[in-house]
Amino acid sequence: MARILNGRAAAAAVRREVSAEVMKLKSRGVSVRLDVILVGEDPASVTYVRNKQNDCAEVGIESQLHSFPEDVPQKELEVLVERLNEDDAVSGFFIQLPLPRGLDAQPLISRIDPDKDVDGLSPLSAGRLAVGLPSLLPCTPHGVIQLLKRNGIELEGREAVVLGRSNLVGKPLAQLLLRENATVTVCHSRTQNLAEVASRADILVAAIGQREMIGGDHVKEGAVVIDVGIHRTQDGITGDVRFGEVEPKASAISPVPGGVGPMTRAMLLYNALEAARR
Ligand SMILES: NC(=O)C1=CN([C@@H]2O[C@H](COP(=O)(O)OP(=O)(O)OC[C@H]3O[C@@H](n4cnc5c(N)ncnc54)[C@H](OP(=O)(O)O)[C@@H]3O)[C@@H](O)[C@H]2O)C=CC1
Ligand SMILES: Nc1nc(=O)c2c([nH]1)NC[C@@H]1CN(c3ccc(C(=O)N[C@@H](CCC(=O)O)C(=O)O)cc3)C=[N+]21
Ligand SMILES: [Mg+2]
Repeated sequence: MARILNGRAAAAAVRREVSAEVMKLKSRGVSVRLDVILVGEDPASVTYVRNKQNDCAEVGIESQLHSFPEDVPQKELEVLVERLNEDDAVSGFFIQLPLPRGLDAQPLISRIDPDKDVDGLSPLSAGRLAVGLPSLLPCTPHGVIQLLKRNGIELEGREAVVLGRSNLVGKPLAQLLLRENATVTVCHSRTQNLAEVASRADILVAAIGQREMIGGDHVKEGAVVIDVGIHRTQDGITGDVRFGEVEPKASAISPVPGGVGPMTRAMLLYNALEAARR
């Protein structure tokens, strides 16, 4: 029987903390504003963006949406990024991903001022993280660390195995776990004997984008299991982990939904606050 790591509760605590700090800034005449760039009408992206804007309103962060048709020229988005970089009223901003086909996210993300990069995805932000300089942290990896810490889970000296090496999740999460003094192994699609490597983990994080691929064979008795995966199915959303099979072996496990997803959203608000302080 595993303890359930409740991301909704931890996210609510983060939002309360952010809200209190936003009020303090406001009383000193500093407002916090998070702008969002949304291109096209992908239903999942539209929903995410609406949720993020509602989150902002709840904690007193202003938010402005910049939305574009899917055939917007790349150049127009480049110009907008430059304008938001320069605009002192904007604390931070992000580009909702993925962008529609024909648009290239990387050159846009690379242009974002690292002090406004609330997604923490620009090469400058990633570089700052890698060398240990202060930076805005990518929301999902930071959310994972906060979910662990707020549940009293010790990281120092423990074996952490990260499944996935994307720039959005796996790679920055490995950096954050290193910073917490965990011993970190990163696996990917070319890893041999995935189940064997994963079974060494005291802390196992699944971020592979493969629906319910991780089962009991991948998990050591007593491990802490974090499921980052999000897969939409006919009966709601599910993760990268076969919850029913893994939960009995784990000492603690994050559910999907209600685990990492709400933490990701909360850490975006935290970053907007951090950006406003910069
Ligand atoms: N809860 C949340 O807030 C968020 C959830 N997500 C979800 O997390 C998951 C991962 O997202 P993201 O990192 O963007 O995904 P990507 O598809 O960008 O990366 C997936 C990673 O997993 C590896 N991988 C894929 N298949 C296997 C396999 N069979 N065995 C081992 N490794 C494998 C890939 O390896 P290789 O590099 O070799 O291709 C890659 O490194 C998705 O389900 C996504 O929806 C994402 C962001 C936020
Ligand atoms: N620039 C950018 N930054 C991102 O951080 C980013 C992005 N683009 N594109 C998409 C992915 C995915 N992502 C999630 C955010 C919240 C939930 C979330 O709130 N999940 C809820 C359920 C939500 C639902 O039911 O749909 C949960 O897991 O409980 C999930 C996934 C952020 N991403
Ligand atoms: Mg994120």
